[in-house]
Amino acid sequence: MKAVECDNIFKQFKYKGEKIQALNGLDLHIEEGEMYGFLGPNGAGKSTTIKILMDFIRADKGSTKIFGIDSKGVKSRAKIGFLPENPVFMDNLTGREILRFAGKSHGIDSYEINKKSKELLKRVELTEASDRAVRKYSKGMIQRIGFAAAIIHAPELLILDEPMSGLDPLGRVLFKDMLKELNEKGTTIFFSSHIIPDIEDICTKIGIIKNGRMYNEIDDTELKYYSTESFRIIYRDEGVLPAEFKDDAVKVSEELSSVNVSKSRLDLVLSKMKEENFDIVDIQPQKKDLEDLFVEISEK
Ligand SMILES: Nc1ncnc2c1ncn2[C@@H]1O[C@H](COP(=O)(O)OP(=O)(O)OP(=O)(O)O)[C@@H](O)[C@H]1O
Repeated sequence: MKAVECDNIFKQFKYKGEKIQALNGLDLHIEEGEMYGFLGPNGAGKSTTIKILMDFIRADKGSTKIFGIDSKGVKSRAKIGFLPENPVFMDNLTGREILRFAGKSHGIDSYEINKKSKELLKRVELTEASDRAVRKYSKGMIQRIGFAAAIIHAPELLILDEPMSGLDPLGRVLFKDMLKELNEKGTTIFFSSHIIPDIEDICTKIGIIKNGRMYNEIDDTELKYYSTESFRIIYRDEGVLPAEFKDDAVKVSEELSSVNVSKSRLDLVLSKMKEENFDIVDIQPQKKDLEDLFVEISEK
């Protein structure tokens, strides 16, 4: 089943008499169990898409479904956990009270809330600050308590808008680990981010949005290939390489050597090496940074 389906979404805003086409026929499909990263330049339409899925705003045209249910209906949100880009809480509440409130609003009983809160506060490293009013929390601490509140009811789909933007490097590692754990237990995760290494590290699929349309979708195997400029062929060094690439060979160990070849020459080089009975030990993609790919896409 699809966890998220957006078909041909259009959304226009009007601002000071000007029309802004935020979404322009967006299609987005996320399979159950996926960890989907939503990547796009500033103003591409990521937050608008998320707001439509959460029914904070309505699309002008198109259909949006969550687990097959129209996202305009309240029922569609029963299985969702949501963390907005800038979570806002009543600032006199403590971290623990925020979790209690979130748990109650999902119909969890007090015993379970207490148990879950204790676990989550520990996990997001807020145990010591749990009885402090959140107005005294830093941006990263707000993000952490917001994250805990978003998952207290064990949602089947977790939607996060720029979840790691206010976090320090250790906080990002913690979030990524928690996202991975949740995903391994079956939670579908959909998050937007600007931080490319974070997306690259953990996502099973990446959707790149530009000018309100899906520009490209890359799954993890494609991602490897798509961003690969060259390959490193490692072979047992027993013969003499064909003349055209023998100068590029580098000794790796006593027995092994390697040669780097561009993507376009890979097939040719491999067939020549096979012809000459080379023992090929490994072929490693030499990845081009996703950052470069993103810049390339943004500039097109
Ligand atoms: N309430 C609004 N009124 C007017 N224009 C808006 C409104 N919300 C969004 N927009 C415009 O719609 C476009 C898409 O905005 P959106 O916030 O969805 O982009 P984004 O991809 O989330 O960007 P960022 O990465 O910078 O957060 C932008 O041009 C933005 O200025």
